Amino acid sequence: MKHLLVTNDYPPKIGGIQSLLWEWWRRLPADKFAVLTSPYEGTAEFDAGEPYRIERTREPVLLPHPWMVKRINDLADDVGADLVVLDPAVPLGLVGPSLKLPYDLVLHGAEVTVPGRLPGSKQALAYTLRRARGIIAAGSYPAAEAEHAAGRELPTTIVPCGVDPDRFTVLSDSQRAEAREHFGIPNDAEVIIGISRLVPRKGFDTAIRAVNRLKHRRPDLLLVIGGTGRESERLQRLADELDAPVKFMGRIENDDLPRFYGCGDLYTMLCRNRWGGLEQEGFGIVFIEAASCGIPQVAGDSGGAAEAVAHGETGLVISEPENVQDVADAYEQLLDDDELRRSMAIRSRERVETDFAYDVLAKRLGDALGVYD
Ligand SMILES: Nc1nc2c(ncn2[C@@H]2O[C@H](COP(=O)(O)OP(=O)(O)O[C@H]3O[C@H](CO)[C@@H](O)[C@H](O)[C@@H]3O)[C@@H](O)[C@H]2O)c(=O)[nH]1
Repeated sequence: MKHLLVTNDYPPKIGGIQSLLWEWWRRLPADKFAVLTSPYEGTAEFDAGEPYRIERTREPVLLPHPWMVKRINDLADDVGADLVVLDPAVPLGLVGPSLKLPYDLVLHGAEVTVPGRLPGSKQALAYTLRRARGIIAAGSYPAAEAEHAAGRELPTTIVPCGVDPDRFTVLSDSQRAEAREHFGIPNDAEVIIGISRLVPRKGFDTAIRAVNRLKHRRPDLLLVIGGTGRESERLQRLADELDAPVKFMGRIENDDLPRFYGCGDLYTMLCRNRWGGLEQEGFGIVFIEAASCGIPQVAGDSGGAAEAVAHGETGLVISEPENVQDVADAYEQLLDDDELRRSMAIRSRERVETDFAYDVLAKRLGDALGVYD
């Protein structure tokens, strides 16, 4: 079977959903699908480097207009597709019931949680979900949210976020020392790495307050935060006001990402629910990237994060992620116990290889979309 993927979120645009879709789709046979997506800076160069067909719309965002239905129908005809795959379910996916071909929906989290809990949009989402041929859910959390919104069971395949274990590898002691030197991190520091888009949900304010609470007892402790976002300035101000042991790195180059994780003794992101649960963490690809590098993770319990981090096995999941003392205790528990960190590092890596390697996940996606039929 051949399909057309229609999405607003595709590289070279940066972000969790963009990189997830690319990591999944680039592993499928190139002659079994085409992509329709929005334009972005640098697309010509990116598209030329991909072995499958990519079409870009002229308008910056794909929305569920009648002419979008026509555009999708025409392109699906042109590529000889049997199926259309829509991402996200709302608003773009609402075109699904009007298409000529059957359609699947890709679900990540927020796009089903929010409309699924608001009257009005809930009905439109439920209708779109019920009419879909299949659902590809990036974790059990969006799968459960979708069934809640649809009011019944759905034909769902769960394909969680993953990682390339050959790219995100465990560093040797000497490689770690080199990496720390490269990023200007003292080699004898106790390092907690945090990297993500810097938005309120990711909870880096709590991480800053927690290391601040520990700084007198642990003079070598350093929280190193990578990434950018609308919280950047507020977080820097908070760290300055507290005089907390925090180093901000800004955006990390893609090629540098694995060795940035590898600088850490721990990885942390204290993701939390906002707006009464309307905003939650979809999954937390960053926890799996850290796990692949053999770095134990300290997460906040929000959305799918407890699926990404196996509590007590690969790290710790904090049930009240805004509780600074709980977070500080978790950091200390792991930093004080070399043996526990070592066993978590080994378990993290094993779990990545069996459950979260993109090659394993792409095969599951391909089976669900019938590309090998
Ligand atoms: N190179 C680079 N990559 C970065 C940087 N900051 C973040 N990233 C990368 O961006 C990706 C996702 O980052 P997050 O900030 O954690 O996630 P998100 O954009 O909110 O993604 C959403 O969708 C994901 C996929 O379904 C979910 O896993 C995630 O929970 C969330 O819902 C990860 O691969 C992370 O390494 C940076 O400075 N540099």
